[in-house]
Amino acid sequence: MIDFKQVHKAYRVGGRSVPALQPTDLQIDRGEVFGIVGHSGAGKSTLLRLINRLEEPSGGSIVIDGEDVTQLDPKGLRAFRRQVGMIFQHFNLLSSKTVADNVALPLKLAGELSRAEINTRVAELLVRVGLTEHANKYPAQLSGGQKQRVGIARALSTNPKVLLCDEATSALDPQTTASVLQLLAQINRELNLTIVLITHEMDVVRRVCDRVAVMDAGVIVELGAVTEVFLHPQHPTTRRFVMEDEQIDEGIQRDDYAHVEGRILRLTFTGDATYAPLLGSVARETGVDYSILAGRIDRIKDTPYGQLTLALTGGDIDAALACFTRADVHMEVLR
Ligand SMILES: Nc1ncnc2c1ncn2[C@@H]1O[C@H](COP(=O)(O)OP(=O)(O)OP(=O)(O)O)[C@@H](O)[C@H]1O
Repeated sequence: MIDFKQVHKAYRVGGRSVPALQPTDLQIDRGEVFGIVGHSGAGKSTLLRLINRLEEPSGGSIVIDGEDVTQLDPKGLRAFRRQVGMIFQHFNLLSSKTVADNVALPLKLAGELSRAEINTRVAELLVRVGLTEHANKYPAQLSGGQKQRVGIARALSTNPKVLLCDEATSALDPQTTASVLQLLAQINRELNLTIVLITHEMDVVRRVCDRVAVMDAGVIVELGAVTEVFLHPQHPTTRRFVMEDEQIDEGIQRDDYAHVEGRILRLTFTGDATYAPLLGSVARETGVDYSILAGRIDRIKDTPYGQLTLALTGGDIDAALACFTRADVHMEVLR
């Protein structure tokens, strides 16, 4: 669907070249929700804006649905941009236009539908985002979440194949964030729309994304299914993101570990294994005692998972480790 081949980008600043994206290969599949996470300056916006050519690449090719979009002339580019909707952190609505007129704007600019057809389409879109009653209000009369819903309806108006989300929930409170992410997930399911979102919050990735790329200094340092990347992060940048998300303080963690004896391990349960009463049976079978140093039960998109950090003492620890290895659980020995 979206295919980056050796795409790179450097900005020119005062005669100097500032690299923002190192040569990158990336494939995003049709119908997936693809997250790009990274700290400020990592190159997320640059990568996202290359997809609809709001930024011009310094080199490489970007093929979308079989078409090399780096080769488009201005007319081709205008037509292509109608197939790629975009929503923004600060919504970018026109304050002098009503909700309905904001949503209608791209359709009016495209000039392909009659006024009656545009009205019908706008009404459908407002139902989809739950804003029918607010059609005649102005943006200033709406909450942040409602403004973003207008942004989403506007982005969907031209029936795009791809929706780009630029920190779309960063200006919203946690509850509103959850409802906007739910709406994006529903749109993805119902329209099979490919969604690419950038964020600096792992929690956003956890809630809606299928796959995620982690960026650091213009490079994708880790890429994979969200469950894999979350539960078994490999790169130090990814590990830091996951620890931040789980609100783990490395110093406190070290202190906790120093206070306990024996082996320390982390068990990760996914799917149905999350609910299995494994610990008690292993303790009974092998005579080990365990203390729980940290624990969490949560969901990654629709997959439940549990993660426990344990200290094992007494009994037959090797036999306990063997039991965990045989069980439907991922085990990491931390000490
Ligand atoms: N228009 C520009 N001109 C010059 N340098 C730029 C421009 N846009 C971005 N950069 C630089 O490119 C690098 C990547 O920036 P980018 O905005 O893509 O990162 P980001 O991960 O999206 O960060 P943020 O979350 O802060 O938006 C940074 O060093 C930034 O300063």
